[in-house]
Order: sequence, then C-alpha cells, then structure tokens
Amino acid sequence: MSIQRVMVIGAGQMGSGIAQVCAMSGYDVTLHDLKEEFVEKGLNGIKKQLQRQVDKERITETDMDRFLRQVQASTELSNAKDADIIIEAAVENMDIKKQLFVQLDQFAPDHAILATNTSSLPITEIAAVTKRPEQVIGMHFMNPVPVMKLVEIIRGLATTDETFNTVKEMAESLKKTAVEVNDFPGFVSNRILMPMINEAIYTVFEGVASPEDVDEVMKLGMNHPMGPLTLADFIGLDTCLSIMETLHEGFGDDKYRPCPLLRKYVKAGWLGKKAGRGFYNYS
Ligand SMILES: CC(=O)CC(=O)SCCNC(=O)CCNC(=O)[C@H](O)C(C)(C)COP(=O)(O)OP(=O)(O)OC[C@H]1O[C@@H](n2cnc3c(N)ncnc32)[C@H](O)[C@@H]1OP(=O)(O)O
Ligand SMILES: NC(=O)C1=CN([C@@H]2O[C@H](COP(=O)(O)OP(=O)(O)OC[C@H]3O[C@@H](n4cnc5c(N)ncnc54)[C@H](OP(=O)(O)O)[C@@H]3O)[C@@H](O)[C@H]2O)C=CC1
Repeated sequence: MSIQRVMVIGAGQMGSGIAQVCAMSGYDVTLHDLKEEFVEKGLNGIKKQLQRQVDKERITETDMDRFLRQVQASTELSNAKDADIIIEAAVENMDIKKQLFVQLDQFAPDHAILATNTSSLPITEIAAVTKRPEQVIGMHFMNPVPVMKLVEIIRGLATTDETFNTVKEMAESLKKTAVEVNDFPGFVSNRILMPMINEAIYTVFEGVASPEDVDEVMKLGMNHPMGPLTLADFIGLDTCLSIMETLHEGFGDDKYRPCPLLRKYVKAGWLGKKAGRGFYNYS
C-alpha cells in the first residue's frame, strides 16, 4: 500500500515532531488536537524548529514554507476520512486511546492503517476495540523526533505482514531506523530506560544525592547526553508515571513500583519541562 496522507492525533511534543518529519519527507499531514489553541501551539513548535534549520542554512525559506503548507490543522476527528495512515500521539492513557481508536475506526477509510505512538501500552488491547486489528500497529518514535533515529515497531496479535511492511517502509522514508519488538509492556526502550529513571528518582527520594548531582554522575560517569532527571523532565513526568504503572501492572513485579516522589510531583502538576517545573525549574 502506498501512503501519502498522514493524520497525527495529538499536537503535543511527540505529535508535532512526527508531523514535522512527515512533512519534511513529502507527506501531506493533518495535525489534530482537541482545541485549536493546542494545534496552534504544535504548529508554532514546528515553525520554530524549521526556522532553526533555515538559520543553520540546512534548508531554504522556500523549503520551510513548503513544509509548513503541507501541514493542515484539525480539531475534527472526521478528518480521518482522508488519511492513509493515522498516527495517534495523544496522552499515555489506555481509556483515551481506546476511545480514539473506536472513533478513528469509524471515520478512517477501509484501507487506512491505525498506528499508535504509545510508549508502553499493549497494542493488542488497543487493536481489539477496532474492526480492523490486522491494520493496527505500534509506531514508537523517540523524543525529540527530528533528532532521534529510532522507531520501535510493535505488532499486535493480529497485525498483518502487509501492515508491518508498509509502516517499516514509511519509517525508513522518514530517515529512521526501524526495530521490530514484541508486544510486551514498555516494549524494549521503556522497559530498560524507565526503571533507570525511576531508580534515579528513588536516589533523590532517599536523600542519596540532589537531582543535579544524580544527573552529573550519569552524564560524566556514563556519558549519557542528559542526566536521568533532566531526561524525565524532558519526557514529561506524567508520561514517566504512566509508563511505570504499565510496567508494574503488566509484569506484576514490585521492582517496577513507581517512586512516591514521582507520584507526588505529578499530583502537584509538576510535569517537567512542558509545565515549567519538574525536578528543575524552567520559568
Ligand atoms: C519516553 C519514550 O517513550 C521514549 C523516548 O523518547 S525516551 C527519550 C529519548 N531521548 C533521549 O534520550 C534524548 C537524550 N538527549 C539527547 O540526545 C540530547 O541531549 C539532545 C539531542 C536532546 C540535545 O542535544 P545537545 O547536544 O544537548 O543540544 P543541542 O546541541 O542544542 O542539540 C543537538 C541537536 O539536536 C537538535 N535539537 C535539540 N533539541 C531539539 C528538539 N527538542 N527538537 C528538535 N531538535 C532538537 C538541535 O537543533 C541540534 O541539531 P544540530 O546538531 O543538527 O544542529
Ligand atoms: N514524551 C516522550 O518523550 C514520548 C512520548 N511518547 C508517547 O507519545 C504520546 C504523546 O506524548 P507527548 O507528546 O509527550 O504528550 P503531550 O502531553 O506533550 O501531548 C499530548 C497531546 O495530546 C492531546 N490530547 C489529549 N487527549 C486527546 C484526545 N482525546 N484527542 C486528541 N488529542 C488529545 C493533549 O491535549 P491536552 O493538553 O488538552 O491534554 C496534548 O496536546 C504518549 O502516548 C506518550 O507516551 C512516545 C515517545 C516519547
């Protein structure tokens, strides 16, 4: 199947990044969110990123204008009727994703693939609410999408080879490397990354070291580009907590219990960089 028209659901940090790389690779993109102001915010983020590329003389003003013209705004899910693939990147919440997939299944044309950028939730369970589980798949981009090379691709129980191959080819057309992994909680990336971040939060919670010192140890001692607490703020503490809860519930193993300090920060609305406050202050 050939893909030309992409709809991205959720204009947050991941959705806007996915829309940007799709537009830059020549796809027609519809960027959807609940309210116009959220879509505007996403579009402004894309504009800012592209302007940086122009400033660095990597693309021309004309390229930038062309890429921006390729992204249409949407607040109506019925716009899915024009899509060849829908990539869902709304919040990491199973109920919200299931509601979205029920509606997308109704609006999208029969041939369309329904992909989710979920970080950890079972693809098979999301697919089961649709009448086309063979065309449902996990397409897990990494943050920041324009920079990171990896896309984890996850088949649900019923996903066909045709759906898998189409999505793999699309990921490669975005100049990403696709790695197939099985449908287990957190897949590979977050099964390994998130317990490290959770342990870093425990290290602060238990008074072993400050967030700055934990990050310094991991940056200078392990050559990580960002310390784990900076990275947690960058990902979003709400997303980190949801992933830990999925791992904890999915494996039934206490080694994945979310740190109480992580819960407290999320309850306080300290969601990290996007909220202006997390382990660090961004205002
Ligand atoms: C939670 C999940 O489900 C899965 C995940 O995504 S987990 C998160 C995975 N991501 C990571 O682990 C990121 C770790 N951090 C990094 O790799 C780096 O710190 C970083 C790439 C984000 C920034 O790199 P840096 O060297 O510290 O900063 P900087 O020099 O400003 O940026 C490097 C490049 O990235 C670009 N960049 C930085 N932030 C960006 C952003 N938010 N969006 C787009 N581009 C960005 C810069 O423009 C720059 O590009 P060029 O080299 O082409 O000029
Ligand atoms: N952050 C990360 O590093 C990564 C995240 N992911 C996954 O990507 C997804 C999105 O994460 P991220 O972009 O960080 O989150 P953000 O919070 O930045 O963005 C989520 C966006 O989705 C919107 N939204 C919420 N509910 C709906 C809905 N029913 N319909 C349409 N839009 C909706 C939100 O609107 P509102 O503000 O009103 O809630 C918000 O604009 C999650 O599943 C996450 O796990 C995957 C890889 C990395």
